[in-house]
Amino acid sequence: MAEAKKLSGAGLRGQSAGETALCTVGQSGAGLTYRGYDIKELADKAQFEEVAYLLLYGKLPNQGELNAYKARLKSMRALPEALKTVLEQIPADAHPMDVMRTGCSMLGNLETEQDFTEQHDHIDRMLAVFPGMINYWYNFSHHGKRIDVETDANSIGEQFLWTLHDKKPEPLHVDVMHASLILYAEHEFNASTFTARVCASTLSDIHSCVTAAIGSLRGPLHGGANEAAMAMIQDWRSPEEAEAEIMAMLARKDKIMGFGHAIYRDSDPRNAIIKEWSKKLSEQVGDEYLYAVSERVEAVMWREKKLFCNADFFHASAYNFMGIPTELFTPIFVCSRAAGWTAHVMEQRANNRIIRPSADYTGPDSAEWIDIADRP
Ligand SMILES: CCC(=O)SCCNC(=O)CCNC(=O)[C@H](O)C(C)(C)COP(=O)(O)OP(=O)(O)OC[C@H]1O[C@@H](n2cnc3c(N)ncnc32)[C@H](O)[C@@H]1OP(=O)(O)O
Ligand SMILES: O=C([O-])CC(=O)C(=O)O
Repeated sequence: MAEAKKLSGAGLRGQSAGETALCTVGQSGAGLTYRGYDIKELADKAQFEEVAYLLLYGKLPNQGELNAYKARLKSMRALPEALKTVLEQIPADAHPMDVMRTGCSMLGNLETEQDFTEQHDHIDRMLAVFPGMINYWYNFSHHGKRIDVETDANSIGEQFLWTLHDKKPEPLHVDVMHASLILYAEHEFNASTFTARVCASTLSDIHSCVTAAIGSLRGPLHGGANEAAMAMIQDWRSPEEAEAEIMAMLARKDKIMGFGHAIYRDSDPRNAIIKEWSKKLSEQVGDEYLYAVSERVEAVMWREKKLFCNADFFHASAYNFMGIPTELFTPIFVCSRAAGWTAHVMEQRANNRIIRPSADYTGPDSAEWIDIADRP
């Protein structure tokens, strides 16, 4: 029989690995704050660009600063020709997160950060470019179409939908994107952010930090869970079918994607917000089962396991209702979390010591050398 998995202390759980002024997770019960502002208020009242500015520049912008910031981001959307050439080489069956990783890395080859004084310019450029970059590849590889990424979209959320569908999106969908991008923007020392900080701590460049973070976010235990949740629920046509399937998965001890959290114990404060948007979209599209299926999965998981939906679960149905292909869900997370990652990189750089923990050695005490000819 396999040895029981050692959980205590594993995964650095519960250990502080540094300081941050950017975010608190689960500190006041189930709460989440960005620089002291409650996530509920931010998701209700802010635009994503206001939140990005808050994270990256340290304060909420006034109207003039927000207008200028949005105009600056809008002016930075063009894709370099060499980046388009690379994107056009990537096959249609590539995973879009791999495209994000390659695209970010290629941008770093073309527009290399020479000095940390340039960090804000490179960060703004990545935020401006990422939505058009992934959708340029998607439209080229799937529809043979070279889209114009320099759209009239007034925000990063609108730019994502506009470049995906190659047309101006409807206002409700833009509102959902604002809320979604705000919910995903920052989350303290999660795996991908910690990856970015480890990379930054070696004094590496900003594109390397973000490329590394994209690789870390891709996994289904982290950002990839929104796609995995959609893949799980997409074929279930009624709450009853969903309940039977989930019960069978639990009996097999399968992991249920979009549930549980490393820090929150009873709920993820982002869930109620995206769930509300998912409900609105469900009504708008006349959905007959996906929202009901999602709600039943939520109820069964709580009843059976006291496991709650994390931010990813209702993102699956919300994005689906907006006609976003499942494999593009996690790249949207990148378009948002790039703000949090890079704010952490700047914070790390401002007070840096190389991150290098120790390990508890579990190997043999000493091993005797055997010449290669004598080895069994
Ligand atoms: C929004 C962005 C995010 O990254 S949120 C996380 C997205 N990931 C997922 O939704 C993947 C599914 N969830 C999980 O794998 C875990 O809950 C994650 C999020 C990785 C947290 O892991 P960890 O800190 O080890 O969880 P834990 O100590 O609370 O749980 C330990 C044991 O509880 C159970 N458990 C937990 N989650 C689930 C689940 N979703 N489905 C089924 N069982 C679950 C497991 O028994 C787990 O033990 P083990 O993982 O089998 O060793
Ligand atoms: O904090 C975590 O471990 C994962 C998470 O919810 C996030 O990165 O948004």
